Amino acid sequence: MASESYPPPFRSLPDSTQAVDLDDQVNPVHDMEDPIPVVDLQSLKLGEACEFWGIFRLVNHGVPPTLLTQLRENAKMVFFLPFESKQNLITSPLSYFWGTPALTPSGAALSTKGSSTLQNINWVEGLNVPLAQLSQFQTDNPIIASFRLPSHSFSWLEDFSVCQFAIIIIKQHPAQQEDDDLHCSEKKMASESYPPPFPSSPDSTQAVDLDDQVNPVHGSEDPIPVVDLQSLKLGEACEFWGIFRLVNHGVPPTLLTQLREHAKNALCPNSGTPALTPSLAALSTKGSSTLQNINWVEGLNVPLAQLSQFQTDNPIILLLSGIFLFIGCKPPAQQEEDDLRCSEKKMASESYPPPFRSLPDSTQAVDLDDQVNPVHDSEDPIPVVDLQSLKLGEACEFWGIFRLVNHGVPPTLLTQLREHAKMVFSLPFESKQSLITNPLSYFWGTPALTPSGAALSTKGSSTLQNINWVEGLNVPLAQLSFQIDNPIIASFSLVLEEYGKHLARLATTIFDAMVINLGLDPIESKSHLSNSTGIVRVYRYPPHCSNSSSASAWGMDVHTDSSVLSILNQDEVGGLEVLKDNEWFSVNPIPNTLIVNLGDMMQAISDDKYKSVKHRVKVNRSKERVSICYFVFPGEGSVIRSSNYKPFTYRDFQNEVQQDIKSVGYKVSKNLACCCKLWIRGSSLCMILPSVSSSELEWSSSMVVLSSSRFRTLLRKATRRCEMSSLFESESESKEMTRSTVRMSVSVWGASELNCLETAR
Ligand SMILES: O=C(O)CCC(=O)C(=O)O
Ligand SMILES: [Fe+2]
Repeated sequence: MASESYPPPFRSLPDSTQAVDLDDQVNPVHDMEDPIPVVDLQSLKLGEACEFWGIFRLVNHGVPPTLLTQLRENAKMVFFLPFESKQNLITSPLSYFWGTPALTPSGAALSTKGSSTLQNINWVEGLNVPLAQLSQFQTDNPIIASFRLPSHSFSWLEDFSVCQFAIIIIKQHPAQQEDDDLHCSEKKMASESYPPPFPSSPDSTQAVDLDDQVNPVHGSEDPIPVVDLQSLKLGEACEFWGIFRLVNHGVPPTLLTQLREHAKNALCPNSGTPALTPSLAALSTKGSSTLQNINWVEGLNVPLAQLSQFQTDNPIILLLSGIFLFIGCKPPAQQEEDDLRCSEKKMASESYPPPFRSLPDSTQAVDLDDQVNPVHDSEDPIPVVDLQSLKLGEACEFWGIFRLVNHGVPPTLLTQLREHAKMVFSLPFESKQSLITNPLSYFWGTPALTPSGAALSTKGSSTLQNINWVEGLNVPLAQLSFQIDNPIIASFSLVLEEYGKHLARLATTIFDAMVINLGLDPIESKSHLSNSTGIVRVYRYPPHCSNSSSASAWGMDVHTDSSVLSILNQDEVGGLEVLKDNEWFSVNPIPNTLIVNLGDMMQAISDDKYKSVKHRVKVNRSKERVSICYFVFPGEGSVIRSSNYKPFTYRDFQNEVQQDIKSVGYKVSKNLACCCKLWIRGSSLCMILPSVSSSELEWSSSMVVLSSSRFRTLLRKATRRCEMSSLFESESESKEMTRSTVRMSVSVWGASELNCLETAR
């Protein structure tokens, strides 16, 4: 499979055990240690390296390590495309070449000489990227597009996207060659961000650290006492040292790194140090006129308590202040608590909505549901779809869900977004309620939202009955450019905005493929998916387990999505389950894959050929789970026409769903069309549901009797697009209606619904 992406002559991979590298025997290569001279961009002593080697290893270059890795990862993704795709997709001003690295000025490979044999070709393929023309480059291919702009982690640099960043770095080459004095130009660039007295730093080779000779410093090993926050044995360290290294502190490593990286960006070359407000005033550069008596340092002062009032338009500072604000929000009271473990749990749980805070001991938990409805989770059964080939017919018809690979969303963006979400969720509950305001909204206990994004009701919030074990943010992407005051939320929304762009691209690509697959009219179908309707819901499912004394809780009850498409980015905890052929399957977390599930609108658009998959989320007993779901809908006013449904708009549908939720408490499913027999017995309507599966509700073929008003409500909901009028006509005509058959859909939403029905034999 991997080799399909190679140019044809490269595909016959010789057996490496038999390979003999003749060249190595003739010209032995030294590779024991690294002999390449090292040049520090800050001191730029490169004379020797240039004279004697012509090559050097550059350190302290200021290009963020994540950018270096990301660029290589993205490159791997591009190279992994099928050979033919690379030839077709990588077009002017970019060019794709292989077999020879020599290029004509236009970027085309000189010739792939010897491509018919393996003689004389270089074992290489490549892309030529003239940076100055990059902005003209148009591509519909998402992988190539994201390679062109692997900018997510730097999106907060806004007018300073990574592609420009890369250009700046790489463009230094011609400048260097033209410039006689390399030292000068580069040093100048690096030092422009320093306070004026710093650039004229003395040549470090001549520097003698006198102080080191007078007061030698022990540096060979680490003598600093280590204190574990869990045991807090700190007496000795405090008495004899007054300093210690804290371990097990619970501050996520990614936060520590992220903060340092953002700090570098706020202070680094090129970004400049933007003007700061008084609350973040730079320390005074005393003695700035001479080099005497100043400390060789610059810094930011951040009074955490005042940070929430801080306003800035600069995205770098915004992101940095968001992280500081997050740190400042952490309750500091741990040491006072008797039981540290308990206090940690308490601290973590203070961010949960109150009913979620009593964390039952997971060891005693028995998952009753698992015993009743076994879930297949031994291997991953979910069909896999590659965005490059998009063979999705079968997955959409039989599953209504698939795992998307080769999607082109940078893995770091997927992770970063979840990490950022965790930061937001770990704010105190009250802060989330007050800080997350229009256009964003915060909800918990129920994922059902009104059009404004507010949770419909936190039904049952006084008890643990019937609430979903979830809290979330609703993010209407089109409104994200609105001013968001709080820096934590604002910096999160910057990352979300970048993510939203990627997901809109994916949704369009997938939808277009579906339209072709279904043989639908591409022009008419265009309005059935509108990226401007995209919303993101960010969820956190606190840990929970059902035991004998508490009701079992779902992270999210069984449901279908109302969207056209939903695309899920889940963390490593897992819990999503999908129903197929009346059996539940776990959707295992597999890093860097996205889960695409089809919603009700897609089912209607496809005239029931594709499935709006039923799914639910199980909460984990000991770990909280974070997932991020992107939903996209038909455009405003777009009418969906198909033979199984009377024409309707998404707004019509949404109104009905809202009504269902208000009157029945849940969305009434429309997607199980089946034949149903019904008659009246006494004052009740009876019906036989021959084709409803046993595992869904175990009422297959059973006779369900319910009061006629209740039945009417359900039936009206279920049959609104079918033969509702004829049904009710015949009902009023004859109380003796016997075994008339109607076409209807049946709602199957789990035990809570069954409770409203009386089952009779
Ligand atoms: O969190 C998940 O895994 C699924 C969320 C979901 O089903 C939804 O938002 O509709
Ligand atoms: Fe869903």
